[in-house]
Parts: sequence; C-alpha cells; structure tokens
Amino acid sequence: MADGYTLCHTSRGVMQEVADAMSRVADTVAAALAEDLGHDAGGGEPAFPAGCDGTTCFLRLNRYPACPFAPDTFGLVPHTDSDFLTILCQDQVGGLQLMKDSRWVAVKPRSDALIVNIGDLFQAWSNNRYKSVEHKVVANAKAERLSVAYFLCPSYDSPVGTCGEPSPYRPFTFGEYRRKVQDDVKRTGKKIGLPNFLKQSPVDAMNHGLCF
Ligand SMILES: O=C(O)CCC(=O)C(=O)O
Ligand SMILES: [Fe+2]
Repeated sequence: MADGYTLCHTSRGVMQEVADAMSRVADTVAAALAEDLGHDAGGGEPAFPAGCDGTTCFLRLNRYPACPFAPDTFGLVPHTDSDFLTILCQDQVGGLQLMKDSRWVAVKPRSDALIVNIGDLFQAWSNNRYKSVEHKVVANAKAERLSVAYFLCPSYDSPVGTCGEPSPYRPFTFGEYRRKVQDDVKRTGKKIGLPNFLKQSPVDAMNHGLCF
C-alpha cells in the first residue's frame, strides 16, 4: 500500500499532467476564438490572452455529495466565471446547467467531450461579441458528482485589454476586477462583475438618477 508521501507525490504528478493538457486545450481554443474576431497573433498584435501562464491559471476539483433535497438544492449557485475561459471535465452524473435564451438548459455529460465556458474577461476583451455564460450545478439525490475545471486567468497586474476600440469597457487589470468582485460579494452577497467596468456604467447612471 502507498504511504502518504508517495500518494501525494503521485497525485501531484497526475494533477500536473491534467493541468498541462487542459492548458493546451484552453490556449488553442482561446487563440482560435480570438482569431475569429480578427486578432492576428503572427502580425505584431500583442499575444492573446496576455499575462496567462502556469503560475496564473489554476485547476479546481469539485465534489458534489449526493443530497436528499435534490434537485431543489444547488451544488454551485448560478454564476459566471471571472476568467478568460474555463475548460471543464465532468463525470457521467450530470447536474450542470447553463442559461440560454433566459432558460436553464442541462449540459448532458459526454465521456468523449470537454466543456468550454466563456468567462467574463473574454466577454470584455471581445467587446461583448462572446458572452460569459451563466451556469450552475444542481445536486443529485443519489450519486456523488465530480468535475475538474481549468481556469485560464492572467496575472493580477495584466490589463484585460480589448480586440479593438471602441470598447464598451474602460481599461482594467485582472487584479482590479477580482478585488471589485470580492468587495461586491462581501458588501451585497452578489457579484456584479462586468457592468461595473462599463464606460457608461448602468450602476453610475442609476446612482445619478438617470435610470428608473
Ligand atoms: O462542476 C461543474 O460542472 C461546474 C464547476 C464550475 O462552474 C466552477 O468551478 O466554476
Ligand atoms: Fe463556474
């Protein structure tokens, strides 16, 4: 039987392999999506996404225990991801749902497929051409569910940038974005996210009595 040290060492190696493989998928998909918006990686434009590497991206292992109060219980509350892209590998239990045309749609598990979610930073960079998808996880009454998510994030001091002006968003760094999200959640219990960074912010407009 493996001792604790060997087990940790082996798991670390496996996790690194998974992270490396998912990182390659994330970089390839991000480059293809950016190219579709006219971004010319070989033509002197700054690399996209800027400031992401093995020290800024991360892997999250999610475990959702079976819950007798399913399906009225969240495994994960509705949210958007605060990154460029998320690559997700889910098991066969199911429970992930995404918001499409104002309705929750179940994402059917497929053993031969990974899920790619657009995150807030890609929405900002693309001037809203790509939309950060709202998603949630609904608990399962009988089975435990596992998923592995890889988050393509830049360093905190990286400007998020834009594929071209005019952008609806003012310039901001990822660090600023994270801090604002954390402050809002602490203060109000909710993430506001991108609307805080609009040049013409609906939040400001409301505060100045311009919106009813
Ligand atoms: O477990 C899943 O399917 C979703 C995980 C997720 O949305 C997240 O970790 O942000
Ligand atoms: Fe998520």
